Amino acid sequence: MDIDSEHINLSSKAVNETASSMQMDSEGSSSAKGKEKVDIAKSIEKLNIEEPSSEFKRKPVIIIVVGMAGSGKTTLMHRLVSHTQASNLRGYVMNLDPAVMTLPFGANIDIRDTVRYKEVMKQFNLGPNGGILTSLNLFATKFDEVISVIEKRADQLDYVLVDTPGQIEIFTWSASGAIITEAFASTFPTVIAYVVDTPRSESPNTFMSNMLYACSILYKTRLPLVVAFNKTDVAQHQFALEWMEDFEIFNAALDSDQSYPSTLTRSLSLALEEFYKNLRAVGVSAVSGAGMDAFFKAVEASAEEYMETYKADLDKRRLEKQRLEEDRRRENMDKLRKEMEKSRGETVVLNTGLKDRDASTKTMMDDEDIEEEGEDEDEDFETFSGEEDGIDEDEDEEIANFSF
Ligand SMILES: Nc1nc2c(ncn2[C@@H]2O[C@H](COP(=O)(O)OP(=O)(O)OP(=O)(O)O)[C@@H](O)[C@H]2O)c(=O)[nH]1
Repeated sequence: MDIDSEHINLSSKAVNETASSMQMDSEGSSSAKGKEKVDIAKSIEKLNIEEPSSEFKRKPVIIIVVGMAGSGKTTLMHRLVSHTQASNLRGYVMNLDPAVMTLPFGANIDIRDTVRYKEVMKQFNLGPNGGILTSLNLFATKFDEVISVIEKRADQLDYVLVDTPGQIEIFTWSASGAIITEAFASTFPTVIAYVVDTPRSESPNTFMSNMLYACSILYKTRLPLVVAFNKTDVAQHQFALEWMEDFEIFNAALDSDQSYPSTLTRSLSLALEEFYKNLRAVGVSAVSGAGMDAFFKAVEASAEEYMETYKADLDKRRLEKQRLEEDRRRENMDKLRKEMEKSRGETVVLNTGLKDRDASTKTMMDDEDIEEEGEDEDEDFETFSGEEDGIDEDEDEEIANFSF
C-alpha cells in the first residue's frame, strides 16, 4: 500500500479564521457575521454538488464508514487499513471524528489537526455533541481543500477510507455531513459502509431499528450502501441474511413477542422487502479480520452500481439545473429587452424577481437616484450603464439594473 505517512494539516489557519469570526459573531460583531456568512457561502458554493469544480474520477472509491455508537467503526477502519496494506491496495485514510482520543491507525487527513474540539466547546459554550457538530461544520467550510488534496493523488489511490463521528446522527443528519458526502460523491465513486453490531441485532426489534436507520441513510445520501454485520467472531450474521431473504423466518422469530413494537416490526419487515432486495450485506469481524475480501467485493460492486445508476442520476440533476439556469437567463433577457423597448430610451430598472424588494419603487429612477444607488454598496445589485462604469449625469440615457 502506498499510504503517505504525511499528516495533512488542512489549512488550519483558514478554519481557525472561520472559527474566530464565528466567535466574534457570538460577541455581537455584525461585520464578522457578514464575513463569516460570505466565507461559508463561498465554500458551500464551491462544494455545490450540481457544479463540481473538476472532472469526475473513477478512482479512488470513497468508503464512508458510518454506524451506531459502539458498532465497531474505528476497529473496522483499523482492520480495513491493515487489509489494504497487506493486499497491496493503495489507500488514503481520513478521520472525521474530532472527539476521538486515540486512533489505532494513522490518518492522512485528521479533523483533529485542523479543529480543536475542546476549544470549540469552550469558545461557543457547547456540550459534547454541539462541540462535535460545530467542529464538523467548521471543517466542512474548507472541504473543497480536502477534495483537491485527494484529487491530486487520485492516480495513486484505490480507496479513501473515511471514519465518522461516533454519534451517527451528527454525520448523517447534519448539513455538514451532507456537504461532505455530496462533495465526495460529485467527484469520486462513493459508497456508504453501514456497520451493524451483529450480537446486539439478534433481537428482531433491534435488528429492525438498525435496518430502518440503514434505509434512512440510503434515502438521505442516495448512495450505494453496504451493510457490514460486524463482530461475527461473537455472533454469526447468518440469521440476519435469512431474515432479510425470507419474511416468514423473520415472522417466526417475532412470534414469541406479542408486544406493540413487534406488531409494528412485522408490518415494517414487509415494507422493507424492496430495500432488502437491493442491499449488499456482508459479515465481517474487525477483530479477527474475517470477511474482508467479501467486504471489498461488495464495495467494488457498489462502485460499479454508482457509475451506472447514481452517477447517471447525478448527471441528470446537473443537466436539469443547467436547463433551469438557462431558462432563467433567457427569461431575464426577454424581460430586459421588453422593458427597454417599452421605455424608449428612458431609464429602466429591471428586477428579475428573485429578490423582489422595492420592485415597485425602483421601476423608474431618475439620475440622482441612480447615483445614490451606486454609492450604496449593496452587493445584490449590479449596475450596468450603456457607457463606462461610472454614470455620467448628462449622458446616461439607458440604464438597466439587474438584481439576482
Ligand atoms: N468481538 C469483537 N469486538 C469488536 C469488534 N469490532 C469492535 N469491537 C469492540 O467494540 C467496541 C467498540 O468498538 P469501536 O471501534 O470503538 O466502535 P465505534 O463504532 O468506533 O465507537 P464510537 O466511535 O465510540 O461510536 C470496542 O470494545 C471494540 O473492541 C469485532 O469485530 N469483534
